[in-house]
Amino acid sequence: MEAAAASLSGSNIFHRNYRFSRSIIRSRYIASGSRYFSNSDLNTQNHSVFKGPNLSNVQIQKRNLRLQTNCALGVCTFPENVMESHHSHVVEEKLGVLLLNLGGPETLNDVQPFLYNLFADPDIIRLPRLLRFLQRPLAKLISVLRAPKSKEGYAAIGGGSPLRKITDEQADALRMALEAKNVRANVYVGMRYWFPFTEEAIEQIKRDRITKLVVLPLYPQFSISTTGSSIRVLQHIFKGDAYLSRLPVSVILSWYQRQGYINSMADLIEKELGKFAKPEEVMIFFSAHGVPVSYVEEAGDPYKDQMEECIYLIMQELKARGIGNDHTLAYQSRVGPVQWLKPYTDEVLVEIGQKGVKSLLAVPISFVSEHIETLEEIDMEYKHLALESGIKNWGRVPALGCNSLFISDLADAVVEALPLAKALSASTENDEEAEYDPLRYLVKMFFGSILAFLLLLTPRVLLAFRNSLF
Ligand SMILES: C=CC1=C(C)c2cc3[nH]c(cc4nc(cc5[nH]c(cc1n2)c(C)c5CCC(=O)O)C(CCC(=O)O)=C4C)c(C)c3C=C
Ligand SMILES: [Fe+2]
Repeated sequence: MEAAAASLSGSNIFHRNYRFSRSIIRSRYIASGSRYFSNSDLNTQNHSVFKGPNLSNVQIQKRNLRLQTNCALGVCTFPENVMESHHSHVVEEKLGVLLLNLGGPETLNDVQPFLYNLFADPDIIRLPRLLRFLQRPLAKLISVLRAPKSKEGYAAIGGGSPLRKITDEQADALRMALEAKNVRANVYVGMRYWFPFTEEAIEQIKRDRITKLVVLPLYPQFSISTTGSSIRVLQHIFKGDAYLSRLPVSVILSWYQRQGYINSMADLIEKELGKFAKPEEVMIFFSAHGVPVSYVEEAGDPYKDQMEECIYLIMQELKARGIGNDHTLAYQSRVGPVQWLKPYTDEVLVEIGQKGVKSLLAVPISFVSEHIETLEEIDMEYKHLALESGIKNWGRVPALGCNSLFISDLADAVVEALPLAKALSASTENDEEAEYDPLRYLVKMFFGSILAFLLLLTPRVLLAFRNSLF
């Protein structure tokens, strides 16, 4: 199955071929306390997702000039397909907007099953094809091993993730912002790893008989591990469903370059800088969520390019306001024994502290809600580390949340995406889709668990995991 991603700007700045490999989807049931829930698992092959451009600074600057005039929006519409009309009467249009997000555990008991869902995602732990059968046993093992550390983090921020509440508030604010622009829409929230799951949101969309859908992931920059993973789930839900495959859909792949978003980030930074005694001496420290290097270098994840471009645009906006502070970008939240994008936030904080930087403003940049990585990792761990390393004045820019300029810009993005909505191919071919076979599943789980344990007991893996997981 293939979907094309093209810009809305009229020029083809972001035209890319976005190929999702054929995947297998199976329903599974996982115990969560006394409750059982179903979730989708994707077994993907050939991650040839998004060949991201490798841009030099000059190229980025040239592209930015075009972006500023075009205000481009990366939009993916499902492949060209004329929606068949079986009725001669005109159907009243009912617009839906689906906000995609990661989801987070609401209680400490949710932490381990939430982590299981996350690590069972082949877009998060990307195993070679031959080792795919280890995905779930490994997910089980890693989630059990990591849960105590994660629980500590969630306990420190009040016993659970605020993500669901904030995303619901953003959905409400977006509905109202659309209404203010004379666009009536139902806004749904679909989470990738916790409630309300994307599957539940889609069920509601079907019940509401939505006739046009805009999909808006709440990640400004595209990554295989975030937007890519959520869209893959959507594609599987849509495939084989008669109603959904005829529903005109437009997917906004990334929106970090939108002027409204850039301006609202610049507003927040300017406001926080104003709280320092000597604002011009403050280093602006962008801390982005990391991804493993292999995502970018092997799978073509455009995340790093988009992140650099995003920061360039914010700094340009600040410069235009007469703010010329030093700035830097580092990557946080690495997990596991592989190489992640560098430089690492914790290392850079120590370095710049030792070099004599005295005032620092941390700017979380990958995400638009407060969550564990802002409230615990940045506000507690990194702040502590920075102060220990010689930084005297610490500040942190809040996440955008329901900032009205930001939400209004998202509403504009939705309006701009509407005319591009197209239906998914009605194809329901299942050639590579395996039927769910409980016996096969149990056998795989059994042997996979044994192999996963053996692998984990090798000294190299043990050492790497001890250092990075717990
Ligand atoms: C193991 C690989 C991970 C990748 C790759 C990854 C990418 C990635 N994640 C976010 C945003 C969020 N991550 C959150 C939680 C979270 N993420 C990972 C791992 C990877 N993330 C773990 C293990 C966890 C659980 C928390 C923990 O144990 O540290 C969350 C939810 C936070 C909450 O409040 O619940 C968000 C949001 C981005 C943007 C990203 C790639 C660009
Ligand atoms: Fe994450």
